Amino acid sequence: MSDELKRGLEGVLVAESELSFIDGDAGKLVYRGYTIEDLARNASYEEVVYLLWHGELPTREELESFRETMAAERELADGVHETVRELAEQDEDPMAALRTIVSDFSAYDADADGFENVTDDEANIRKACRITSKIPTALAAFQRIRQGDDPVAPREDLTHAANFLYMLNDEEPDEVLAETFDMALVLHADHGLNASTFSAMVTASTLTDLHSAVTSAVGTLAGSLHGGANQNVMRMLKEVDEADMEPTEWVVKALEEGRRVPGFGHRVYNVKDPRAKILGEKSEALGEAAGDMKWYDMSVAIEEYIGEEKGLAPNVDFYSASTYYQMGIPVDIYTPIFAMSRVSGWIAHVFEQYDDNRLIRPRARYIGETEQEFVPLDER
Ligand SMILES: CC(=O)SCCNC(=O)CCNC(=O)[C@H](O)C(C)(C)COP(=O)(O)OP(=O)(O)OC[C@H]1O[C@@H](n2cnc3c(N)ncnc32)[C@H](O)[C@@H]1OP(=O)(O)O
Ligand SMILES: O=C([O-])CC(=O)C(=O)O
Repeated sequence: MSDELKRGLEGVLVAESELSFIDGDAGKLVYRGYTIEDLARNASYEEVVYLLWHGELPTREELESFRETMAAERELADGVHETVRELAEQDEDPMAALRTIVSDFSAYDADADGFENVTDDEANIRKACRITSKIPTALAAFQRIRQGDDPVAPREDLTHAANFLYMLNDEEPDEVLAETFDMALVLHADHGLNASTFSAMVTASTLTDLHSAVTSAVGTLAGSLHGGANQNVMRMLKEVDEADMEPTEWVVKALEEGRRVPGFGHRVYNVKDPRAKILGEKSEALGEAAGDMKWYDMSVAIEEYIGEEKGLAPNVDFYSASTYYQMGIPVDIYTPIFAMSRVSGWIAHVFEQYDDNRLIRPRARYIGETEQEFVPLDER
């Protein structure tokens, strides 16, 4: 047994996976052998979900049937609607709300069987379709209720991406918005053993159910060092704008105070994240279309400064922020939108875990007291 301590498990190999490959020095990301650039430009989110769960890209017929199955699962049970309404009326944080909502899905899932038969492949695919299809409906309803509007029922004729924007805004998105959002979902779908995926795997490794694994993952994604960074990026950009300061001023101050700059740095990439490149192009294109380059220009200035001063490059969260903002999406649902996409990757890794399971249980080096004499309560 090795006694070498690996803080944060950096570089530790704990599993074999066929899902995504990352070359952190070359800035390369691949899902099942396909580059992220090819998938982002040519495949829909539904195609990518199929690829992750079934191992290969679907044929046209397979995709059509998968889309129909997914779309048919968009409606929420009345009980889930009630939970969503209650959380929205309590003004719960959207990620905290999503954590509760995903857990609540299991109460109305015909295949949820307590903690029995958790590795039944066919039941798990049905649960996976339901969880993935219902998250956008619940999130859009949550957003609309808390802003004082009625929820909008899902439509089966729209894509996963377009249907979410339709339910959020009560208006069908134009082609540019639907395609941009679909591409953002593709880019966020999987990323090796990131913290939330690992958390889903640890949970699944006890042979508990898929709802528990996804609920763990939602809670893990919410933190500011992980998925929570995308909303913090936008808060930083807005603060810079409102205070009418130079974008670098905010960063200089943050670094002087020893704070992290959201959207920069990554455990695996030593160069610019390939997804940040694609999202940066989207942010720029949206700025050009609106005739307002403010958010993109501010982001580029920050990227250049941190690159020169700290040698840090943007991660996926940096340019998704200004992209979503220019699409009119409320800032505090950026992280739930990340979850809406990453759920496909979480589930794919849980399937791999179930297929070759061993309980995940590392250990800590004990550095506490060893020879204490017990003192009865009354004598302490
Ligand atoms: C989808 C995702 O989860 S992508 C990541 C999203 N998170 C963020 O954007 C939050 C900001 N980034 C960070 O905090 C980090 O880069 C992480 C958490 C992503 C990666 O952390 P780790 O791999 O553990 O790197 P670690 O924390 O050891 O940082 C290494 C060095 O870079 C510095 N550093 C890393 N990221 C940043 C940052 N964003 N701002 C300022 N300094 C940073 C650290 O201070 C540290 O410097 P030091 O060695 O002088 O102390
Ligand atoms: O991989 C990671 O550590 C963080 C993550 O989820 C991503 O970059 O998409």
